[in-house]
Amino acid sequence: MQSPESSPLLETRGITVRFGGHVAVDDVSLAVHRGAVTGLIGPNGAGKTTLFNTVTGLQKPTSGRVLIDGVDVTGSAPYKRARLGLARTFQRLELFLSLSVRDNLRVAGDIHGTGRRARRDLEAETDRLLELTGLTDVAHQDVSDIPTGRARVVEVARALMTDPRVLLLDEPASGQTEQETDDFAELLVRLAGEGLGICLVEHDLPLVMRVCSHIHVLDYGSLIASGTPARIRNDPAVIAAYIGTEDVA
Ligand SMILES: Nc1ncnc2c1ncn2[C@@H]1O[C@H](COP(=O)(O)OP(=O)(O)OP(=O)(O)O)[C@@H](O)[C@H]1O
Repeated sequence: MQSPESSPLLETRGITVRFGGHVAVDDVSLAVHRGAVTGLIGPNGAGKTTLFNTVTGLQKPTSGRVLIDGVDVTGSAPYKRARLGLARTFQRLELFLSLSVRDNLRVAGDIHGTGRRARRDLEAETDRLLELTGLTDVAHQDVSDIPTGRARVVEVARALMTDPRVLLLDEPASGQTEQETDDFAELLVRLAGEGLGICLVEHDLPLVMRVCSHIHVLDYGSLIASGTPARIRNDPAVIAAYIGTEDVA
């Protein structure tokens, strides 16, 4: 039996999602543990975003269960899952473009912390997260005026304002420069080091291989492999379905 320390922060058990006759996610069971970055990769249309939507409550599964820290949330509204410590970012940025970077974070803190967190704590937490995520220099710029790569980090920082235990990231490195991705990799490792459980959907395979301790691979809705980066990199089924001859070392 697993000790409580090793029980997953997030688990899907046999999740299937059908759209009409199309099976977008097919009997997928996976786990995200605290203090680690878990990768979820696969070709376009493999079902990654649909699975994220199911975990956050935006998409009802046809069958299967979602558990957050052992609590079955399959029928729960998204806000209840957020209260249990679940946060996410979106593939298409969902930021307030005409607000400053700082205000984007504060809005999230306001919504999440209503009645529970004193205003000065909110200000201090905003400053702490701006610093942690390397956004202090653009804190007062409107999001529409900063590069896409850094706006992706704003989404992560904003998600962190809700004080999550599990963070789902949907293609967070898309649009980032090489330097921004390097910085981002360090940030992810640091956040995991602080105890957060992170699930990373990302097409930048070198980034995934660098930061993830465990990777799940989806293809046509089904999990075709799960394991360490070394195992995934050399898995014939994964190479055939996704990696191909690409150098992902
Ligand atoms: N609302 C929907 N109605 C019908 N089909 C859908 C719907 N959402 C997704 N699909 C289909 O489900 C499959 C999985 O899509 P999904 O967006 O989850 O894949 P993905 O792995 O996130 O792809 P990408 O890497 O391109 O973001 C695709 O075939 C897609 O066309």
